[in-house]
Amino acid sequence: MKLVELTVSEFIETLGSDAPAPGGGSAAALSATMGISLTKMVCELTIGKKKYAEYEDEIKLVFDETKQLQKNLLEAIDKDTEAFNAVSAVFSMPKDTDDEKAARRAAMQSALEGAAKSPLDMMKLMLEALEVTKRAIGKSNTNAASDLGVAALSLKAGIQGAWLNVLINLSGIKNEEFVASYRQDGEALLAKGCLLADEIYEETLKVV
Ligand SMILES: Nc1nc(=O)c2c([nH]1)NC[C@@H]1CN(c3ccc(C(=O)N[C@@H](CCC(=O)O)C(=O)O)cc3)C=[N+]21
Repeated sequence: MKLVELTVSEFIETLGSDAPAPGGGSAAALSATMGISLTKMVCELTIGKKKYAEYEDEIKLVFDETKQLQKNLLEAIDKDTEAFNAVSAVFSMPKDTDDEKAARRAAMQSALEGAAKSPLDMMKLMLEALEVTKRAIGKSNTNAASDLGVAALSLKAGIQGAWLNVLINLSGIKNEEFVASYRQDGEALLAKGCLLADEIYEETLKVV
């Protein structure tokens, strides 16, 4: 059963249980999915309204992007649990002989790389989602201005949370080039994302 098919109560129950997954990576993706959904909602509440006719074209473009990002971020919830499950699975591999130890080490490196890729991929989507959310500011239904602020905060929690998951996996990866490249990409995504989220939050405070 996919995580995204659970009811909210069931998901929360599983998340809070001692089951190894879902973990923080899936929770970060869920937070971001809520964020982009709020941006999409604000677009829905704007399109077709006379008061915002001058922004209609731009908000329709933003709306189309929120639809795709919502889909991709929703998928990231299950993808991350699959990526982390692959790491957990390596723990049960045998380690009695030298061959077994070598196979286990190689499998662990490959699983950790997958578990680092999942949250880095999410961060790219989260930054796009923040960029898209920013475009809706000042051009969308003012009754829902606070929702764009909540969108930014949920996306910020997502991008910061995803980064922590990249980092914890990088700490076990021996391929130095892989680690350096992920660190560089992740730090850039994080810096841009946090700046945008803070700007959106500050803009929101001025209009609520
Ligand atoms: N892409 C990604 N997504 C994550 O969600 C993610 C991640 N990477 N990297 C690491 C962190 C940490 N995290 C844990 C979840 C459960 C246990 C857990 O249940 N541990 C049990 C034993 C688990 C076992 O033996 O299989 C224990 O410590 O007793 C541990 C760690 C998820 N994370």
